[in-house]
Amino acid sequence: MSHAHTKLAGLYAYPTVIPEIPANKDAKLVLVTGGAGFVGSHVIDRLMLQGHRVLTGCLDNFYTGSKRNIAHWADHPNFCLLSHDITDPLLIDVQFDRIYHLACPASPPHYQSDPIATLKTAFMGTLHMLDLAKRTGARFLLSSTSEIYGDPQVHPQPETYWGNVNSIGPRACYDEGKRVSEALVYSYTGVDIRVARIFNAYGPRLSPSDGRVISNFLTQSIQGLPLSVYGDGSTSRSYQYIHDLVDGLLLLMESQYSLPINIGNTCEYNLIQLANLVIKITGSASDIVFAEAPIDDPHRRRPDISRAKEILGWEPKWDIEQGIRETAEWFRTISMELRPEI
Ligand SMILES: O=c1ccn([C@@H]2O[C@H](COP(=O)(O)OP(=O)(O)O[C@H]3OC[C@@H](O)[C@H](O)[C@H]3O)[C@@H](O)[C@H]2O)c(=O)[nH]1
Repeated sequence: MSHAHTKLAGLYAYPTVIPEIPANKDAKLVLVTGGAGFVGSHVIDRLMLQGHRVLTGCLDNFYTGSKRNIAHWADHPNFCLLSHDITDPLLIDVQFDRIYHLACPASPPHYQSDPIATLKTAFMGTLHMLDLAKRTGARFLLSSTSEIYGDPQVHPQPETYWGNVNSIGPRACYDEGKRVSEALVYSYTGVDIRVARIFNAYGPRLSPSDGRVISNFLTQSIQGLPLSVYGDGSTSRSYQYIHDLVDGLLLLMESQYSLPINIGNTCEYNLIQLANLVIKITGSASDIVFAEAPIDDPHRRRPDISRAKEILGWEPKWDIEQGIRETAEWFRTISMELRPEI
């Protein structure tokens, strides 16, 4: 599919007005944990637009998600929102076909702000959702992460790489947490499982206070503030647009493959390149300022996606300029809406 006709069209649209949803004779009953979050809300959009029935659980306080991310579905008969903390068992008598287990804070400042809550979500949350999958016979997809590779000594990272993680560092609650989630999934018996190792993702609905680099750079450049580059600017990541990620997650769920699969973009950018790209795309007059690098910040990261290509026939379709342009449009809209009345 070309970039031109995926651009904010059809299933890739960010729905503000809900279109007529065609009847789906293969409609599934799907639970999405973390549905108000950045990734979860986009997965819900896609499933709803395909005519599936979706139940999603979110915390009462929408810890790192936002009600507005799913508000457009609130009155739809195929949609149900449940207030639930997955660190408690979910005892409901519903026969789910699929469970997308996406609940977990994912931004380093967020997941480090309450490391015990992050670890509890990774361990107890995943265990409870596996229990639910077993009770209901649902297929279960775990959203794992590229962070399980730690500060990688193998580059790019294939799924067979075991990683280089500091088990006592400030990132451990998340990277070791997700490693435990994977261990749980592969130790558990009687559930049909899928595991996606998600590399850095961005797009509309990232919160301006998310703290991850694309959110920070866009917020700063739109406000004309200097872009905060941590370290000397040589640290690299490979950034995927949210619609590519959702494509990959849905294909993986419906595949017959149970080992982990990397879902990410292979175009790698260092922080200076990324900052300059954001400045160029937003037409900003912002400069760059350098700040200390976070402890244990992985120095580079790029997925080997041979497995996703071969097994799922998946590869990213969106280039970073197009993705950042659309994300910037969304950040501009948000910043206008949040602006106090003059
Ligand atoms: O304002 C900022 C924020 C971040 N950064 C740097 O940008 C790079 C990327 O940082 P991010 O916080 O966006 O994301 P990280 O790669 O560190 O972690 C992410 O990895 C993959 C996912 O599973 C998670 O979403 C998250 O843990 C890091 O080198 C970070 O130090 C900046 O230079 N400036």
